[in-house]
Amino acid sequence: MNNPLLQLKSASVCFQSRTVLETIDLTLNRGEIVTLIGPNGAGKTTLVRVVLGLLTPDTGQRTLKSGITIGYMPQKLHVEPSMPLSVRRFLALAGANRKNISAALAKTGVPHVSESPLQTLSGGEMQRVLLARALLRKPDLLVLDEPVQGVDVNGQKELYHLIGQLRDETGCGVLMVSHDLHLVMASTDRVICLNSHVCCSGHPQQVSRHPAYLKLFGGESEELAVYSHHHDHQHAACGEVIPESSTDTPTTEHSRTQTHAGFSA
Ligand SMILES: Nc1ncnc2c1ncn2[C@@H]1O[C@H](COP(=O)(O)OP(=O)(O)OP(=O)(O)O)[C@@H](O)[C@H]1O
Repeated sequence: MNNPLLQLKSASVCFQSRTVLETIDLTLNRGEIVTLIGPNGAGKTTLVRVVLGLLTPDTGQRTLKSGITIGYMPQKLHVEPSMPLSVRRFLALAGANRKNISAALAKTGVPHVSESPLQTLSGGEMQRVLLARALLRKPDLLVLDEPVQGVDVNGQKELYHLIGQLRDETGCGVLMVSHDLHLVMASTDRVICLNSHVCCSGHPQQVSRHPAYLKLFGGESEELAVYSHHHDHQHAACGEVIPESSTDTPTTEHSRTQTHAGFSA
């Protein structure tokens, strides 16, 4: 795709002479969901900080398309328990007016929490409020650092679905960090597998079978990310299921020994 929203070229970051990010090339395009996965300490948050412009790489280049806005959803927000702050006031601090705040909360599915104190929100509600805050900037690029942290499995699916919907509606680009391999596989256009350097990247299905990915995530990836099943039947040309024992009826190419690899969601 031409004219990317953001590009990193050969970006490296060292902390106390330890290389945490090594010659990273990254392109983020409008309308595309890119997910960054990698083990603890792989440099995901550091890369997010470089993307956001909060950290300048020691070598390499970051190029941001001119005039674009980035919306950021942090991993989590620490709220001082004694601070009386409603969701609406919290979002107003980002400079939004009442109407836009209500619209953003409706869009992220939590209009009912607008007057609730921040401290009383559930994990899933908090994530949706943080997403609403990121959306209030009307971002061209949405950066989400572990957006489903602390959310139950059904809530995670809903949040990933919502992120996809927002991308569809606004056409923004999305970069997100996730540890949730199985859920992410079904919710992303491109996966980047990071372990200081980019181990592999591409379409989720390609990445899930890449030796570098399998080496990093091993059995977990097989259990969580990929499901495969063997068919115990054939299909007649009309689509009718034919049990394994019947062999005389003409069938489609969909053979009983075919193995399907897919992604559980
Ligand atoms: N400001 C810093 N000074 C020194 N070392 C740092 C700094 N920030 C991060 N690191 C180190 O860089 C490495 C990568 O950290 P980073 O937070 O980017 O990893 P991560 O992939 O996001 O990890 P996790 O999945 O555990 O959140 C870690 O070893 C971390 O200790």
